[in-house]
Amino acid sequence: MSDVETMKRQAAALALDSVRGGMKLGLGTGSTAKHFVELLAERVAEGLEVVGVPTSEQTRALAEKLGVPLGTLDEYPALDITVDGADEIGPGLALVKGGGGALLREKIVASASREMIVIADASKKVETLGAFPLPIEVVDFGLAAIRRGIAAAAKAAGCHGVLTLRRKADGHVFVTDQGNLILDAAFGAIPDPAALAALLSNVPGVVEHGLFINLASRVILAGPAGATTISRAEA
Ligand SMILES: O=C(CO)[C@H](O)[C@H](O)COP(=O)(O)O
Repeated sequence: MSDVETMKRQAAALALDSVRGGMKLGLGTGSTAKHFVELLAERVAEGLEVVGVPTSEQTRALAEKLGVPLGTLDEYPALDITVDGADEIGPGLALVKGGGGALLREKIVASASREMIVIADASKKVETLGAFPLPIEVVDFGLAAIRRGIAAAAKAAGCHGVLTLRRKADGHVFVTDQGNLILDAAFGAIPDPAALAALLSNVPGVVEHGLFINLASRVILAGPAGATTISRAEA
């Protein structure tokens, strides 16, 4: 395993320490969340009783394969903990998420959870959000008008940048688990993430965006010297 994968697994292992029998867990998406699902599955095999609610079809398939009992948010609308990765972690534990295209379900599941624990390698911690292009999930109608709406909202929040329609490696347009499209917004820097989040949410055609404000309660960051936990109160 590479150094960075070892760090991600270490963060995932620490998050597992917060899991207790009987909990209902949101299961995140991405390479770091995958480590958590794998470690959780080991504990389930040893007798830990939990129910997981996956944030993507990809995570559902992994958890099913590994024998983690699954449920839906309709069955369990109030979850104990969601454990998920992030693309960037900024001041106040504001996040950019959606690099894996699962931001909509990830935000719904995190919002339904008493606690969201973010697990990441230390490279994800930044002073200012925005170097990672912000994923914005949009409907498949009126894309040119939606782009204009996003650009106007971004400008009002002091952000400028190219919006790129996400495509898969084979060139086909990327379609989310909810059947929507993703525009990746290369803003470079987001001076006021909360303001941008509010403005983007008001653009007709925007289903969701990857700014997670006041959702993460703790971040477990693993670096070469070990892992540290940062709570929102101290971030
Ligand atoms: O938001 C996400 C998926 O939509 C992921 O959590 C994010 O992209 C981080 O992924 P990784 O752990 O592979 O770096």
